[in-house]
Amino acid sequence: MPIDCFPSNMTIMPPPPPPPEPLVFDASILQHQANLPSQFIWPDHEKPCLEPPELAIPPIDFGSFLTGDPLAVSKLAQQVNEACKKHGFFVIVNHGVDSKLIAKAHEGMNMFFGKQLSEKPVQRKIGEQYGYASSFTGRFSSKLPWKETLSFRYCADNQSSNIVQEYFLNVMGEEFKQFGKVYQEYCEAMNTLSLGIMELLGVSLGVGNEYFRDFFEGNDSIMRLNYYPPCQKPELTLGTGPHCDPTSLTILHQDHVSGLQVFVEEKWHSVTPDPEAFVVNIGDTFMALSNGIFKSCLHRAVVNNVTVRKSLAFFLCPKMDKVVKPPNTLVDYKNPRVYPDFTWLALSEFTQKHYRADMKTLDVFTTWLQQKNNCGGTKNASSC
Ligand SMILES: C=C1C[C@]23C[C@H]1CC[C@H]2[C@]1(C)CCC[C@@](C)(C(=O)O)[C@H]1[C@@H]3C(=O)O
Ligand SMILES: O=C(O)CCC(=O)C(=O)O
Ligand SMILES: [Fe+2]
Repeated sequence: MPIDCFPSNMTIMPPPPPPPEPLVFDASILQHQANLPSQFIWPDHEKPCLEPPELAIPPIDFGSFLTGDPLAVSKLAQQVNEACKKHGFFVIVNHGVDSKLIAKAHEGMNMFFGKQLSEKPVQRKIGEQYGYASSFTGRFSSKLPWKETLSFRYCADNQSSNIVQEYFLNVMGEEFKQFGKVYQEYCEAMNTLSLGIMELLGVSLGVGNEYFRDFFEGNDSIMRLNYYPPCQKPELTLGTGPHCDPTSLTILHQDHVSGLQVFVEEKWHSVTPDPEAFVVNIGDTFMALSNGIFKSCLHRAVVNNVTVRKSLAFFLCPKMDKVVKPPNTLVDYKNPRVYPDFTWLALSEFTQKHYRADMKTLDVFTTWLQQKNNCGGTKNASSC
C-alpha cells in the first residue's frame, strides 16, 4: 500500500527490535572481567554478606547407625530430629562412601568443566531437567547464577541399572564413557546412603525404619555437578541463589573451597568444608512428607575471586507418579495437614516450567495447585 494512503493520524510504528542475543556465559572469559554483565548482579538485599559467621555443628557419626546398635541409633535419631526440626540440615561422617570414588567424581568435574565452551554439549532446553547449562542464560533473564552445571538422571529400579553410564555414552559421546562409569558408581553409593538416611529419618519421626525407605526404594533422582568459576566481583553475584531444594533429600559434597551458606537464626552462616563429610539437607518434598515437622533448609552458594569451587549434589526424588502425603501417624487434630497431596512430577514441572525455585516454592506451588483444582484442572490457573 503506497505510504500516502495511510491516514495522516496513523503513526507507523518502527519494526520491533530483534530479541537480545542470550548472554553466553563463557567462564574462561567472564572470570577475568572486572565488570560483570548486569544480569549477574543480584539485588542489594540478596548480595552475599562479607565474612559470614561459620556454623560449627557437630557432625553425625553415621557409622554408628550402620552398626545397628539400638542405643546408638536412638541417640542419632534424636540428634537428627533436633537438626531437622530447627534448620533442616545436618552433616554426616563415617558415611561408608569410598573417598577415592569422591575424588574421582571431583576429578571428572575438572576435566569436563575445564573444556572450552565449544567442546561442551549443547545447553539444556527450557523445561528439561537434565543436561549441561552455563548460568541458565537461556532460562532466566536476571539474577543469573555464576555457575555451570551438568545434571543427569539416576533411577534406582532394576530396568535402569546403567542409566547414568548410558547417558554419558549415548547423549554426551564416546569420550565421556569413563566419566559415565564414575558417576554411575557415585550415584549408586548415593542411593545406598540416601536409603540409610531415610531409615534414620523414619526412626527420628517415630514411623519406623522401613516407611520412608520403602517410599524411596524405586527413586527417580537427579545428580547435579556444580562448577563455580572464580569471579572478579564475588560480592555482587551468587553461585546459587537463596532457595530450598524442591526435592526430598540432598546429599552434598563440597570440595575444600567454602561457599555453601545456610540461613539459621535469622542470618547466613558459612558451612565449613570437610572433604570427609556430606552435608545432608531436607527438601520441600520431604517437608511435606513429614507434615511440616522437618523443615526444608534455606541455603545458597557464594563464589570467590581466587579459585574454582565445585560441589556434587545428589537430589533424592520419589518416582514421578508417587503421591506425596505424610504417614497417618504424623497427622492428628493437633497436627492437621499442612500441604495437600501432590506428585513429585507436578512439583518438578512447576519448578521447570512455571516458577524459579526459591525459599517459598512449596507455598507458591500449593496455592497454584489449589487454584488449578478450583478451575477444574484447566491448563492455566489464571484463566478462570
Ligand atoms: C529440582 C531441582 C531444581 C533445581 C535443581 C533441583 C534441586 C534444586 C533446584 C535449584 C538448584 C534451586 C535454586 C534455583 C535453581 C534454578 C538453580 O540455581 O539451579 C534450581 C534447580 C533448577 O531448577 O534447575
Ligand atoms: O554448591 C553448593 O554448595 C550448593 C548447591 C545447591 O544448593 C544446589 O545445587 O541445590
Ligand atoms: Fe540446593
